[in-house]
Amino acid sequence: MGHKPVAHVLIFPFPAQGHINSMLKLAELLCFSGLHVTFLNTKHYHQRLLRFTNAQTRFACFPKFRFETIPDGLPDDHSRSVNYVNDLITGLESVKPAFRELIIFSHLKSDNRPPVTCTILDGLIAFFMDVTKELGIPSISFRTASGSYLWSCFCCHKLIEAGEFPFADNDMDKLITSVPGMESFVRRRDLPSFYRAKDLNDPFLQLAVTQTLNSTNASATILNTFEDLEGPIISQMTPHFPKIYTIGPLHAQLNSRRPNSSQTSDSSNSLWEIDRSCMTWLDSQPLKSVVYVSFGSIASITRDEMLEFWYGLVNSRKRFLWVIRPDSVKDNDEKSQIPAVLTEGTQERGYIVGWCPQEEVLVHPAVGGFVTHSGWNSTLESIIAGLPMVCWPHLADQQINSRFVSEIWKIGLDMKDMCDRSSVEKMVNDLMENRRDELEKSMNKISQMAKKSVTEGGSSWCNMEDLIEDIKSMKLQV
Ligand SMILES: O=c1ccn([C@@H]2O[C@H](COP(=O)(O)OP(=O)(O)O[C@H]3O[C@H](CO)[C@@H](O)[C@H](O)[C@H]3O)[C@@H](O)[C@H]2O)c(=O)[nH]1
Ligand SMILES: C[C@H]1CC[C@@H]2C(C(=O)O)=CO[C@@H](O)[C@@H]21
Repeated sequence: MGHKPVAHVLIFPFPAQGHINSMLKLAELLCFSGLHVTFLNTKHYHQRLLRFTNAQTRFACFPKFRFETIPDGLPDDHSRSVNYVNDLITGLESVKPAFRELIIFSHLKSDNRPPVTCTILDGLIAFFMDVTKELGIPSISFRTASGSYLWSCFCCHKLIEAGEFPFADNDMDKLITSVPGMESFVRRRDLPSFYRAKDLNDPFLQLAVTQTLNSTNASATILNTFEDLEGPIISQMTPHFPKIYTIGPLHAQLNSRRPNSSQTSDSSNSLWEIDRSCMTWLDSQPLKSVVYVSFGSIASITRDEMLEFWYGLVNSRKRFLWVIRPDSVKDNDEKSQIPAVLTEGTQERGYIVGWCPQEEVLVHPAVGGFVTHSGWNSTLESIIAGLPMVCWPHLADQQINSRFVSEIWKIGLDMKDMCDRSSVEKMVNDLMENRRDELEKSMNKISQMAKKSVTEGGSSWCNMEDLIEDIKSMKLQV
């Protein structure tokens, strides 16, 4: 009888905030169970993580944890914006040899780490499985977006066969019938954004669909979701995917398992400098009076869209906290004047920051609603905070997430494909006043289920235990 190898997991996210965030939370959860964990970040994003967070000191208490870095194959002056997704992927593909070396030699470094026995790869870069397969190391795929998104990517060939994609005309309200489980409520406009492409070679479509199919060859799939939320869709996926572990919401599972759960305020994985002054501003606002507005880390808006949102917020006469990332406004000419009515309205009732401690903001008693781009982390954070949403989706999974939020879970309103000041004003007023009670009622139910899933005995809690046991028993396939 041979010795069981000591389990050592290497985790590798796609280099972007929404991905690094949830995968680093998973890393911390695995550290609690005593596994050896290596977290691999691209150099560019690792520098930003170290610059803007306390991640290094936070993980220092886990002697079996290591950060490692790898180049991203891009020149230093590249913007690394996902608008250049082909560059990002070509760059990453070019570092496969470095990835291979890192895995082979990780245990030969001076710190006596055991060899890597399992990798958890972001499902969007499942192509790194060429390397892990060659080395006989089992790979688990972790797609950081919603299950519904993953399923709608998987069904791309069904849509093509049924003649539903590419869209034959401009009727964006036509129902889509070839994604099982979504027949009665998903319209063309609710499919992931790249289904709007006229060309099957669209780079986003190619990447999302190819990597989804590719990731079904992994040993298992991890999803940051929970059974009570996406159970019906996960059941559709089960026959086509390897074992699926639903272990989310990860940020809540982490808080629930942290030995000292009061120390949550210092656990950001932000890649921008956090402006905490907004917390002081929130402290002086009345209960549930503030609408929090943020479009995540990738979305960029035009100056016109920004102005329409701004007018809508000011005209709603609600208080607002708005995150405008420094790099998020396209064609912004600093010299052009902002109308006085907006600056005055903001001075009176609003506060604008470049980046905030979102998890803390969402649970602040002064916050009563969230205007969001429907990124998956934001959606889950809003659910845990029990905050109804207005969804203004931008790209990828956000279009389908917002449909589930509004039509299935009924915890928010969907304003996709609209961006005029009167719609913003109406949506904000519906969120904060007119439809508040009905939205809060369904949100409270889902929020309770989410919290239950990550407490001892809950579905995501138990799936996490399963995942850890399965990782411990994984064998190298050599
Ligand atoms: O001022 C801010 C704004 C955001 N956040 C955090 O940043 C994360 C944002 O993640 P998410 O809501 O998922 O949005 P993106 O950053 O846009 O995430 C990308 O990755 C997600 C996971 O794959 C996808 O669901 C999104 O569509 C995709 O855009 C969240 O944890 C927020 O708490 C902050 O800490 N401060
Ligand atoms: C680069 C963006 C396009 C799709 C990606 C994604 C995915 O998992 O497919 C999720 O959100 C975005 O960060 C990615």
